[in-house]
Amino acid sequence: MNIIADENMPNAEALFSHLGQVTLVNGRTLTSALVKNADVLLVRSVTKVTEELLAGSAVKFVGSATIGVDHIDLPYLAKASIAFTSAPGCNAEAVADYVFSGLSHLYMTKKQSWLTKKIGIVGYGNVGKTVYQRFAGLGCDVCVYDPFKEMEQSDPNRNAIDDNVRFVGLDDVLACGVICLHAPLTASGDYPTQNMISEQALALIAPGTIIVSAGRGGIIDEPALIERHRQLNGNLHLVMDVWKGEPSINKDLLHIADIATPHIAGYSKQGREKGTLMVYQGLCQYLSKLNSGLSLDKEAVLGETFLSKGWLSHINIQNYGCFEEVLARGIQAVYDVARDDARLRFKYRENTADSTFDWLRKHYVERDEFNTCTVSTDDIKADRLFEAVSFSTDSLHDSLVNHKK
Ligand SMILES: NC(=O)C1=CN([C@@H]2O[C@H](COP(=O)(O)OP(=O)(O)OC[C@H]3O[C@@H](n4cnc5c(N)ncnc54)[C@H](O)[C@@H]3O)[C@@H](O)[C@H]2O)C=CC1
Ligand SMILES: O=C(O)C(=O)[C@H](O)COP(=O)(O)O
Repeated sequence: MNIIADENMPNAEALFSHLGQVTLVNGRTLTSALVKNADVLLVRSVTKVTEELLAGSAVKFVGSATIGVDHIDLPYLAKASIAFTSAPGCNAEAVADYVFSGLSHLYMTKKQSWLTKKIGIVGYGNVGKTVYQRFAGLGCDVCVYDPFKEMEQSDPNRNAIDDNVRFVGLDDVLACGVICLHAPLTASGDYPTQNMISEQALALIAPGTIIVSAGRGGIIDEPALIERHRQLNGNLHLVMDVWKGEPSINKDLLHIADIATPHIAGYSKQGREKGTLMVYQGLCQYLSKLNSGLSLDKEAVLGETFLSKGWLSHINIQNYGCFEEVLARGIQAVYDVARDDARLRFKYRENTADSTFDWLRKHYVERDEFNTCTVSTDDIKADRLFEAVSFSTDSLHDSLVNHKK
């Protein structure tokens, strides 16, 4: 079996090579000639998987080690009877970590307090829900705009998706002090997201608002965002991970963003590993259905061994400042988004070519998820805050041990 895999899929060779011959390629520049003789194609978000790429090839299975699938022509795959799997939720924790690192950065560098602001989330999928639960766990006032999930919730024939989540209209989210964007990029349907954060929408945003954009570039009208920033005399804080037209990025927007990163919100070490692993498990299931003699249990166990532990297993936090600062210091010890911002700005000073964006992603300095680390504080309330953003704590550990006794 010939397997073509994106070179940026961690562990691809180690996991897949017992199933066939693995060839690693640059996903951005993949051509139909390269995939012609492949049976399996494994991609990331930079490869447009279309009829043009696959027609006439031997490909029978496509796997994308990503949450988003806007780069995949799903109707074509169905029409061509090509099996498909993606990795829903693989990096939801990573994106949530990114959001809280961005907010911590704004608190520490600009004294932008967010803990007491109203929080609005667009999109209540795997990412939006994870982010929501963290804010709710911190005691924040959170609301959500997701018309599809809201419809599901009010459908009497389906189970309510969450008892406490508060769905509101987009305008209500836009009036919040912190706005987190976690919707997919869609161009059609009842609620397309392309340019959803339009000039009209941006007019509803109040001075001092923080926007975290970690869904897809293209959801925000970037020129309108720059104009709104100007109208508010710069009193609009932007944490920008995704950009319209990647790998090209809008240099004017880069200039005004508080944090600018090259689409790496999902790039925790564990999130990327889980992406490969989920695709691997999807391929094993597909092959086992074809009666290839694969034992699913054995393959699943093999896969689990590929998930890394974190580098920092334990940190002690002195309880000096206010809780927002204590939380920020713990978060920044594990992942300070400012390092990714600094790297991007430094590289763009050297070279503004589009290839810089992909270089930064390919050479990403790995980071661990908060959930790989235990925090010690001397305050039970501080412990609860760290637990809300997914750290383990000594008191959580003690209560688990006592529970088992
Ligand atoms: N920056 C990064 O590194 C990453 C970005 N992403 C992006 O984040 C998106 C969300 O991820 P998940 O939550 O895992 O996806 P998901 O598919 O689990 O959830 C997406 C949610 O968005 C909702 N939605 C769709 N159209 C909407 C609209 N017009 N307004 C409001 N909500 C709408 C859907 O109903 C769904 O609940 C992905 O599609 C992907 O594009 C995902 C992972 C990493
Ligand atoms: O999972 C998604 O969706 C993402 O946005 C990924 O983090 C994107 O990573 P690449 O596939 O572009 O490496």
